[in-house]
Amino acid sequence: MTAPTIEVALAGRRGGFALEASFTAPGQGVTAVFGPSGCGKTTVLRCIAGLERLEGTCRVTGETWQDETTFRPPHRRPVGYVFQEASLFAHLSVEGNLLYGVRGRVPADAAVRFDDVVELLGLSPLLMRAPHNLSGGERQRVAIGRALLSQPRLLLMDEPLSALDRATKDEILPFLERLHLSLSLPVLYVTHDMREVERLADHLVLMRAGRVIAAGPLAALQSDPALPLVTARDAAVGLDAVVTHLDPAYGLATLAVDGGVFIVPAGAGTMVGERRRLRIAAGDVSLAREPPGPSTILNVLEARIRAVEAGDNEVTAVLGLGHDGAGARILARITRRSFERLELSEGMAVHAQIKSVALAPGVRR
Ligand SMILES: Nc1ncnc2c1ncn2[C@@H]1O[C@H](COP(=O)(O)OP(=O)(O)OP(=O)(O)O)[C@@H](O)[C@H]1O
Repeated sequence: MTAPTIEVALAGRRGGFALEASFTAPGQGVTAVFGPSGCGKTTVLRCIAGLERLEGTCRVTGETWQDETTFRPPHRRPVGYVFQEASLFAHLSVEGNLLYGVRGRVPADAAVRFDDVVELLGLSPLLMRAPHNLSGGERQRVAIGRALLSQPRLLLMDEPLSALDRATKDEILPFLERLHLSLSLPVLYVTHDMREVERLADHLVLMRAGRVIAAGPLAALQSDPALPLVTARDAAVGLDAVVTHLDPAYGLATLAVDGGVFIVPAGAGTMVGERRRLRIAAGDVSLAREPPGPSTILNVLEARIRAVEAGDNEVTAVLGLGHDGAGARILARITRRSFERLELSEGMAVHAQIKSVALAPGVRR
């Protein structure tokens, strides 16, 4: 049996705007729909929810919601929808809002249980409060809880953090990470903030001007030289890694990825065997042709240059880790002057020196 997936293929016009969006996403985990303002992300989500209609197909984990002969109305599509701004019912308490979608009572055999949602989103101190007594972040947590308790097969989140300030975003991100770990529910998460993508998503749908230009695992798209992410100013790759060793005397952890190991500051509570995400920014990676001598840089990995994207004064090299370059891909952003002076070229074996590797806070499945 093939794994359940989300299959979307939509085409049509909205005024002067032409949309042609086709992609497949896994039937579990978080898939980010990422692209600049106005590229059609919200329209895609609204079509999946049945709130708008364009020609095409929409299949969600084995159910056909739309094809040539079918168009399920919105109330027959089991989606939870979280918008930019939480619109809670002012006359209901937080508890009343949470239970609104299930008419006051979660069925006993429901997949998503009330107590679990309250625990997951830290809502128990808020249950009796009225919405006007909540902060923006708390309101959004209630909106997410309400969407989950409607027992959806798919959670649609349309820029759920974009109306919040930076500190509130940082307060909510850990809840979203936990949600991802605790529930097997697939999530389509619209954002134009790459930081959120890197924290939350496993899979990416990349949109530009009404079209899906790529869809696939996050790290693969971040390191694909044919895509604009590679040359973006804040280009980075998120690698899923396993903690293999801890050195409490120095507060360091060793993490293995395909083709290499990284040593990073461990942070409290890190455990051997955990899966964690590493973020490696292109600007933090420099290249040497010979093994460098003693240095304060902890991470020097063997790699091969797999592709080169040259800008005016900078070059971004896509590296494959390992002596043969067959391992995980990372990016190195170096000056064109250094690139030419070192006579670097595609296929060449190099030593990648990584000045800083960030360990993302959440444990991954
Ligand atoms: N009903 C409509 N009539 C005309 N144009 C529309 C209609 N709905 C959407 N559009 C246009 O379609 C384009 C895509 O809009 P959409 O809201 O899907 O983009 P988005 O990627 O979600 O943008 P943002 O990140 O700013 O929310 C925009 O140019 C918008 O103006």
